[in-house]
Amino acid sequence: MSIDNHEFRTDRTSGQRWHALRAHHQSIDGTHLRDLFAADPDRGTAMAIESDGLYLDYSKQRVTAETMTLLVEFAHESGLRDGIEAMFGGARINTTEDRAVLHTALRALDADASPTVDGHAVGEQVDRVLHRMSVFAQSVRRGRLRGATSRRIEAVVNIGIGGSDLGPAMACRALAEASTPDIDFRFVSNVDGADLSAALRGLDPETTLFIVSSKTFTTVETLTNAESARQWLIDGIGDRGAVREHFVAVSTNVEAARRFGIAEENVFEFWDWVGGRYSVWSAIGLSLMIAIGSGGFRDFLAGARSMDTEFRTAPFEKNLPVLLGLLGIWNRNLLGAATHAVLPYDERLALLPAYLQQLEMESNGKSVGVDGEPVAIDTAPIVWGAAGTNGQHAFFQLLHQGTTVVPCDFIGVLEPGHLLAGHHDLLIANLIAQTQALAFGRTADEVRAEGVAEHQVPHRAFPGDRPSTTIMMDRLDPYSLGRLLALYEHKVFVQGWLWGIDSFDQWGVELGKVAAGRIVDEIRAEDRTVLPFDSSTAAQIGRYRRARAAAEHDR
Ligand SMILES: O=P(O)(O)OC[C@H]1O[C@](O)(CO)[C@@H](O)[C@@H]1O
Repeated sequence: MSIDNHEFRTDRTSGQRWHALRAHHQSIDGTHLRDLFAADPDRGTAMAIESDGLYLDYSKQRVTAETMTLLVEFAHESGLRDGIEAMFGGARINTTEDRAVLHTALRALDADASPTVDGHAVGEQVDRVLHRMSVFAQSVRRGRLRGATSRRIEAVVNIGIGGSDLGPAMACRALAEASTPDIDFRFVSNVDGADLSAALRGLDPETTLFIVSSKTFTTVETLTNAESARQWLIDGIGDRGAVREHFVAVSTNVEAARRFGIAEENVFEFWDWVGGRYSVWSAIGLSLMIAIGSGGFRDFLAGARSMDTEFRTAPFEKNLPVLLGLLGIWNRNLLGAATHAVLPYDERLALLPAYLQQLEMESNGKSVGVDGEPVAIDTAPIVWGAAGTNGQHAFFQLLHQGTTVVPCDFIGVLEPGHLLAGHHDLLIANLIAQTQALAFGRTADEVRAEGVAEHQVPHRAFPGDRPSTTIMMDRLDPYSLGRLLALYEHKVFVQGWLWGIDSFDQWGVELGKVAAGRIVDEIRAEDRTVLPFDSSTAAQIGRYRRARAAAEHDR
């Protein structure tokens, strides 16, 4: 599918709608959320949308009905509808890598209707791998897959980093209740040996299965951890057959996995039209499938698929991902918010902020548009966050009274994931209370009326007018998690499209990788004395080398 080049132009801010939005912003600037709620008693329900188990309340954003109309018109003017169709249709919208972007095909149902890439029907490839994954996951769950000493698998260790770790790690934690209790799931990502050591602690090599997950199979952290895991296995049960029986790989680079020693029939494939941070739906989700079963995994895909359909078909004013994306644009580009907090009020979603950090910042942390020109307006904010209520006792002080306004997404789940009485009422009450306190604050007069000493009044007043969106899920199960993640994926798409950037490359990670390769060579080249680096880098390398030599000498 080809797409009109003008859709790819960087600067979407030269159009009429952008000018209208700016003028509108000036006209409502200074209108406090208190005033907006006072002006419309129904605002709390009028600016909320419910769809298939997800409730999105954006009434505590600093927007009016007119703001939303203008934002939607801006999206139309910018060709967002065509952009969405281009992605689903398999156009090579990842222009800097000349790739299609088809993570949505990983969860599509009708293989016959799926796009083709380079002459291959995407749906057929997806179905084939899904089937292989299901058979494998089943054999691990049922105890049919045996290790080299014929014992059943009791622990699965996923070795991967970035998108090859964050998705399955986050989802396995979120869905732990629905997971098989017979298998211990662990995730290793950091090249710091402490990570692998901790993950292996207490495990028995005879009953451990490693999944080496790497799209490229060249990522140094993953390969280093995989080599050390292999050594641990061989030290534990000897060489014969160990790697073959205890290692599988997930990769687009089958040949490299084979060179590592993983049998070709133990390599689960995916494709370069799946971005790393969009890959949890692919074989990268193998650990998740083993945890929740192939039925659970298919529910997870079905949840994402339902969000895909909504994204593609719902009018923009009622379209959850479009609304979330547009609110982000409003906060970032009109209100000037440089950061965005994600605050899941559910321990099961504790890893969601880290997952979304990669999704949003690696996708949209760009300053050059698809046309190669510098972008005209700011792109992705810094995304950060932590599970509530812990954050309330750490960084919420700044959210309420700091000089920086931080728009927040509060995410809650109506149904608790445990049976302990009383906790959930408190948790949800805290979530709602925080959104209320951020929006409305407390005026100096209100503080005074409570008899607070005058010198404390300015310290105990809260400005309010701090925007937040609340996303309330009916429950947290594979289907609803799929919906939630796809919601954020498409939000990122909306924003990337409107900013005119390529959301699907990540060139910004390359320079540091190359530099690390040179520095590690230098650190290990003991005989070389002239370091070809700047004085700071050279001094640090020298210092580390001396410490390393001293430690070796002491041993
Ligand atoms: O799956 P791979 O190829 O090992 O890459 C891991 C991660 O590294 C990156 O390429 C860059 O950090 C991510 O986009 C990716 O998810």
